[in-house]
Amino acid sequence: MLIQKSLLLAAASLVAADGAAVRDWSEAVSKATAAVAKLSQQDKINIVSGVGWNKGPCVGNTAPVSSIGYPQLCIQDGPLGVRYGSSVTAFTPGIMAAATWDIDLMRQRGQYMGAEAKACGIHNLLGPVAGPLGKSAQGGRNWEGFGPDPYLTGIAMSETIEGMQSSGVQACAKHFIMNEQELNRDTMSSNVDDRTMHELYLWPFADAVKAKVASVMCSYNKVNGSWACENSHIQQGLLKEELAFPGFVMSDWNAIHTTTGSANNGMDMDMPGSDYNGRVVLWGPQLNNAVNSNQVSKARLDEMARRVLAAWYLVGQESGFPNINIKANVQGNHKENVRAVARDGIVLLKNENNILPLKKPKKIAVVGSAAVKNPKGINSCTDRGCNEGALGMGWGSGTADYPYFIAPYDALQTRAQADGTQISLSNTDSTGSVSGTVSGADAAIVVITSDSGEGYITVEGHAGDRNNLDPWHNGNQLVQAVAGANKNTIVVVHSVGPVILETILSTPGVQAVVWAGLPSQESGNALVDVLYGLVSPSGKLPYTIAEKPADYGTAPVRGNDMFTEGLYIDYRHFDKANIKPRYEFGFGLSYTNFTYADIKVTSNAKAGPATGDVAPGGRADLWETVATVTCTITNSGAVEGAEVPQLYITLPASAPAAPPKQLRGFTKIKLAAGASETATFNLRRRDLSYWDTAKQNWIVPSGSFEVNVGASSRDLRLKSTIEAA
Ligand SMILES: OC[C@H]1O[C@@H](O[C@H]2[C@H](O)[C@@H](O)[C@H](O[C@H]3[C@H](O)[C@@H](O)[C@H](O)O[C@@H]3CO)O[C@@H]2CO)[C@H](O)[C@@H](O)[C@@H]1O
Repeated sequence: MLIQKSLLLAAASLVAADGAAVRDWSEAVSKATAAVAKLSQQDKINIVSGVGWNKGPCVGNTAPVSSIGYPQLCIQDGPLGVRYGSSVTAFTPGIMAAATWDIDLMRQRGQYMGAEAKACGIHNLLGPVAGPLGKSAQGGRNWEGFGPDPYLTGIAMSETIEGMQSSGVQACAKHFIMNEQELNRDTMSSNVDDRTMHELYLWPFADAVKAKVASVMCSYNKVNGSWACENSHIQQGLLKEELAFPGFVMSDWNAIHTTTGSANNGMDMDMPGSDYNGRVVLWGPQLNNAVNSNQVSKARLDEMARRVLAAWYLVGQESGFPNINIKANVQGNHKENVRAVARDGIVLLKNENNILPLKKPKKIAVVGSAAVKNPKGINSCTDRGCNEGALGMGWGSGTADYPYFIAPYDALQTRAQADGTQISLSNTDSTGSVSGTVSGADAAIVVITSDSGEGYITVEGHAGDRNNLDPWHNGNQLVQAVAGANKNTIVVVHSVGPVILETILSTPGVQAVVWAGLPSQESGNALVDVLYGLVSPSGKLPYTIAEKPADYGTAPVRGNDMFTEGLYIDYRHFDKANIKPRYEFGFGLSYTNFTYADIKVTSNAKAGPATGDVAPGGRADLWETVATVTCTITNSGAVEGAEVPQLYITLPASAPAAPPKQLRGFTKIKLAAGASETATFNLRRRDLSYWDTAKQNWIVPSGSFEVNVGASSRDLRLKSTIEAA
């Protein structure tokens, strides 16, 4: 992709509003090298070892080194804002940002998160997330990241990191790697083949490194039999050599098992560094002993300290950085980004008889426990570890406390009062009494949910991963009861990921299904914006919604995971196995229509291996544009709207077996009724390459690439080819 507009924005936002500049790695590393030369061995040990859980103001803390002005480093969750903050913005989860397919909103979200973290004195904010990627729809932490397509996740990682770091805060790409489920996450091994590793799971981390991410967090699981945080192949080989990552690798919290195994195999910082969860301290004094006994070399210790300091210099934290104050009010106007993402990520799945947008109804009814705020308090469940009231995010360490919460009913009530609409509410999931609430209403809006999170909390029997893909709280029966009494039923789904909708879709009277995802604190406002047509819905699914769970072909496993599905997850699997999805990857309706025309291709793509020098992100030529595809998008309907044309490629026959199509470009175009605009997709060398396991390189295969541009992965409107000789 790399749309021109995004390039301009990227250049502009490398310097944030407060003037913090992201340095070149070369400058940051040379400053770090000079600083390391002044340090004692104990200083270096202090820089790379956590002081312990709850032994400082943040979830991760190291000791200061005053001789070089190095502070007590504050490392804090997480991927949607400042965990444990008192007055911070609870940004939308990653999966909602992905559903917007809007790189400007993604970048702004990152920039605002970074600004809040910096204002709190946080040096390193633990996000964004590309692991889990989301190979299993039930994976508990999928919602923290950007969905199972590596290209979409890669773009989202890049935009988020550049946004965050432009605000002067170190980002941390996590969890590296193959941490695809919560079940037994800290005992299991993810056993994956080399090509799948490169083309799916490593792909978005390459984007992160290319975007100059300061740090990477290694994960709890094993990879091909060796603990991720002690795995030389993935940390030293893939990350530091192949991707030329200059920053530091920190452990997930107590993810290491031995001192020398982690120190000698690529990990650079141990977190949190105490007897957290009953573990023994493995770095700090133990690392010092290991260096003194030559089990870990002095050069390796120097390298660790240099990498940590280089990340600090990279984002200019050595001067003027605020003191730690996680209790500060740092929200500014950032709720505007939350509302925009929550609104523009809403995916309209079904809209019969133009029931939407609502047109000043005389009477509406609202149903469901999820239509109102959690009656026990919006932050009453630690780390959002319950599903009571409206759902705005999943649960676990990747959460933040809400500063306020506008539930669906709150915003609908405000709108109804303004319109003089009568509104009634049934705020339970009980089917018994709903007919009285909804009968006679012009529209009945029923809100249902599905939740998941991190495995240290179990909610309603779900130990992180979801046990199934059904709506919670008898959502199917609730919809049936509502639609049985009102033939103008609108179903709003708040969910961490795909839900099987077959029962709901086959219920007479269900006129519309609005996929409202995970909207965080601006839930109701965003929903009203779409339901009442203040904007046309413009979100597109960042994953496939199947007809039945077995159609995905993947699910969390009890023992080691052999990743036998290889490259074929989500739509890649549905396409290969010729399975009809209920709603395909990339799908989303609008209140207007778009036509596609006039596809043009220019290309200088050459078949063969990547040959460029290795730089952060991999061989430099992988990132060069080798083909450009354009087409004209026209809003042929009656109202303004935004469309997301998507570009998919099919590799030529000379390539080894590959997914039938793969996303390799998208752009979001806002158009007034009747207006047209050119969509431009710049394809980089990597976008046309496969990973050759024998040559250990990316190869552009020779022959004819099929190029399809369309409104979803199954609604392809324009076709062309790119020739590579
Ligand atoms: O927060 C830093 C990284 O931590 C990992 O998750 C940990 C989480 O932050 C922590 O709150 C949780 O603690 C619980 C503990 O595991 C459990 O035994 C105890 O009963 O309750 C504690 C909570 O009160 O542990 C999590 C690890 O197990 C994340 O994986 C990582 O993404 C975070 O950045």
